[in-house]
Amino acid sequence: MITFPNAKINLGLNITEKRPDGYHNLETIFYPIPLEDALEACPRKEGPGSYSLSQSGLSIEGDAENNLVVKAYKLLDETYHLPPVDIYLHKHIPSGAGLGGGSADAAFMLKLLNRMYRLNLTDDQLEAYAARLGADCAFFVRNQPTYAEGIGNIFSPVELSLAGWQLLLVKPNIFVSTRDAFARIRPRHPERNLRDLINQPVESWKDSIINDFEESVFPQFPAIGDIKTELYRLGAVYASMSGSGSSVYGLFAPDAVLPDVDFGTGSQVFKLNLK
Ligand SMILES: C[C@](O)(CO)[C@H](O)COP(=O)(O)OP(=O)(O)OC[C@H]1O[C@@H](n2ccc(N)nc2=O)[C@H](O)[C@@H]1O
Ligand SMILES: Nc1ncnc2c1ncn2[C@@H]1O[C@H](COP(=O)(O)OP(=O)(O)OP(=O)(O)O)[C@@H](O)[C@H]1O
Repeated sequence: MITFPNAKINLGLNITEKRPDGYHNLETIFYPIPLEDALEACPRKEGPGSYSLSQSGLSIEGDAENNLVVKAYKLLDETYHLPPVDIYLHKHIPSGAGLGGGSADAAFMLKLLNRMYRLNLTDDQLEAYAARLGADCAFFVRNQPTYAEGIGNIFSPVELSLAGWQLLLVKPNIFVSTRDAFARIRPRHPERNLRDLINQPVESWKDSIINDFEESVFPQFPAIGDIKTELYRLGAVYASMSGSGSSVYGLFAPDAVLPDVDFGTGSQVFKLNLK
């Protein structure tokens, strides 16, 4: 069985407080984007162990047992004693980009195993499993535009469609550690709620919706801030870093002609049509 885990962007991100457990409460809107990995699981034919993982495409740091798709398999295997599987992961979503690629793989693996072995888990149950694998994994279970609070795991749906809008997404050759990015933030509550701001026209977002990580990440990596400036110069209606970086996106109007751009060696540029 094959599935195509997609990335997300954050539309606005307010880090509101540090919690006693070291994590941070935040407010953000997750929006799914059509940038995808490919993930396949097949009944295991031969060989030792209960799983194998074959990877292609972009390389991922760490051993197979630390891959989130394997962690997802092991998590369900604890309760459901699943048959052995061969897993194939083709990585296309850049890591360390704030695009949630690892989280998407984890959630899609749970959904795939649920279908493949007819576990009959509900979306609520899948979300509870996903939340154990990473702060924003659970979003990818329903994979709909979502307002998230808590550590990024308490959800309410938002009435928001960017269908037809175009996304120019840039991943510079810079790795931002999510943990370090959080450690550099001074949390604060925003004056206006993101849920209200997002209902205003996209044209107003430039002056009202911010990603708090930009304040700490741009001074550390000025090249990331320069990309945002350039996207506005090229005509983006709204531009922002996604998550804790390092990717930056520009939203362009449906009728805009996206320019061909190059942000230097090792950087990647994606042109996507939002749904
Ligand atoms: C910044 C976002 O991309 C926004 O969408 C996400 O909140 C990050 O989620 P994620 O990559 O799934 O994060 P995790 O892998 O669970 O956590 C990485 C590290 O970030 C810090 N962390 C993460 C989420 C959170 N709400 N508060 C935190 O302080 C913790 O130090 C944690 O050890
Ligand atoms: N299947 C996977 N795909 C990508 N990374 C994985 C995977 N499994 C484990 N990881 C580990 O997770 C780390 C973060 O990967 P991810 O793709 O979620 O990036 P991110 O940009 O930090 O996303 P986020 O928006 O959640 O901050 C990687 O550096 C890698 O070591």
